[in-house]
This record gives sequence, structure tokens and C-alpha cells, in this order.
Amino acid sequence: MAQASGDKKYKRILLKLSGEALTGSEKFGIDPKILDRLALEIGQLVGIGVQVGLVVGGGNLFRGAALQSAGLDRVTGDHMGMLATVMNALALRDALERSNIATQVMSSIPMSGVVDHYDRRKAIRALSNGDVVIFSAGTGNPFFTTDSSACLRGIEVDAELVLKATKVDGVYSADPMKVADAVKYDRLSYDEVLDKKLEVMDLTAICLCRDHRMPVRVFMMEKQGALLNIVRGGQEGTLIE
Ligand SMILES: Nc1ncnc2c1ncn2[C@@H]1O[C@H](COP(=O)(O)OP(=O)(O)OP(=O)(O)O)[C@@H](O)[C@H]1O
Ligand SMILES: O=c1ccn([C@@H]2O[C@H](COP(=O)(O)O)[C@@H](O)[C@H]2O)c(=O)[nH]1
Repeated sequence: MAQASGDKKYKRILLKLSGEALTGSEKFGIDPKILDRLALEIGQLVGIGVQVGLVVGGGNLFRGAALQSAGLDRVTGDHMGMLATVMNALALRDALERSNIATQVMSSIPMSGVVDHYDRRKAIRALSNGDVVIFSAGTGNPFFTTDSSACLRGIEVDAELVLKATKVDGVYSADPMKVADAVKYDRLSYDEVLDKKLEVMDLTAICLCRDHRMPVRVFMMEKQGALLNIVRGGQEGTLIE
């Protein structure tokens, strides 16, 4: 897709998409309508010259902790969770390419013949060329989540902002899905998130961002136009910095 310069605050971002939100109106797995809408919105960013790295979660398919509760070995469950993120990445690449957005998938777990193995220099080259790069299979290690891999890859490829697109519209004083009168924050410091143990994002990821001064914006994936508004400098959700 041709790149045009436009009014944008960020040149390179790392967008973390909720796996669970991919289910949309389906009972399980991936709703193709969600993929198509994401392709449209990501295409708008590419269209104004924003370089986009993506990480997609696996919560619509498998999470290691949930599998452990059902009796599986935790490390096996985490491997299944990481493989789930590769499946989501393949589905997302398909939707992006159908919209003529050049996309590469890299995996932290070698998977010859399916996707390329993660290589930081190749990823930076692809991003500089305007290709979307999807970083899949998390960090490649058990006991982490894709929040951590998103922050890790974002820092590695010199993104200016990590964007967490999720089911809620920002960070609240408590989980807004469970506590009706939870209060939303517009802005938080890393230490406030850690001290208050706000669970919208895993705390390992917050520590990593704090240590490397990587700002994180949490916003609602369902809200149309939110992504474009953010890269143009608009206020959506909660900024952690
Ligand atoms: N203080 C809080 N503020 C906002 N959301 C919170 C808070 N505490 C817990 N949450 C919950 O965290 C959830 C988002 O985190 P989580 O990483 O589990 O899901 P996700 O981003 O949708 O990723 P995936 O589905 O890929 O695992 C929100 O849906 C929300 O219900
Ligand atoms: O670095 C990582 C990243 C993820 N996992 C496992 O994958 C699932 C799915 O990721 P979510 O972030 O929960 O969507 C996660 O629950 C872990 O089981 C991992 O082991 N290492």
C-alpha cells in the first residue's frame, strides 16, 4: 500500500490486540468481521505512514493458566497458548493481505515453512519499508503473557508507543467488568499501576516499560476510529508513562 505523509504524532508503534476480543460475535475462535474491521483500521495507519508492529494475544483459544486449572502441565499449557497466538497472527495476516497491506509474521518459536523466525534487524527493516510486522508466539518462553512480549518487541524495535487494545476503555481503579463504580484514569505513572496493582496489564510488562521509558496507552479495541485518533495525538483510554 502506498504511504502518504499525514498529520501523525507517532512514526512507529507497537499495537497489542486482545486475542479474546477476536471472538466477536462467534462462540469460539475468530470472528472474520472483527479481522476485517481491524484490517481497515490498521490500513488507515499505514496509509498515513505509521509503521505498525503487532502482537496478538491468544485468549480466544488457549491460556496456559486456564489450562493448568483444568489439570494440564503449566509449561505445556503455555506452549499451547503461544501456538494459539501464531494461529491468530496467520488469520490477521490473511485479513491484512486481502486489504493489500504487506504483512510479515515472525515467530519467537522457530516454525520453518509456516512463518519466519523472529529477527530484530529484519523486523526493523520490514517496518522501515512500511510492512506490518506481526510478532507471534509471545516471548517464546512459558510464564509470560503477550503483554510482556508486546512491550519487549516494542522496546526492541524502537517503537515510540505501545498501544494495548482491549475489551475495556482504559485503566480503572478496579476491574470495570466486576466493579460497577470503578473510576477511570486518564493518566497514570508506571509506579502508580504497580503500587495499586491494577491488573489491566501484567505487571512484568509494566516494569519493563518503566525501566525503558516506553509509554503505554490502554484503549478499547471495539471503538471505531480510536486507533487513528491516538496516532494523531488524540486522547483515548489511559496513558501510562
Ligand atoms: N484496573 C483495571 N482496569 C481495567 N481493566 C482491568 C483492571 N483490572 C482488570 N482488568 C481486566 O483486564 C482485562 C484486560 O486484560 P487481559 O490481558 O486479560 O485481556 P486482553 O487484553 O483482552 O488479552 P487476551 O485476551 O489476548 O489475553 C480487561 O478486560 C478488564 O476486565
Ligand atoms: O511470552 C509468552 C506469551 C504467551 N504465553 C502463553 O500464551 C497465552 C496466550 O497469551 P495471552 O497474553 O494470555 O493472550 C498465555 O496465557 C500464556 O499461556 C507464554 O507462555 N509466553
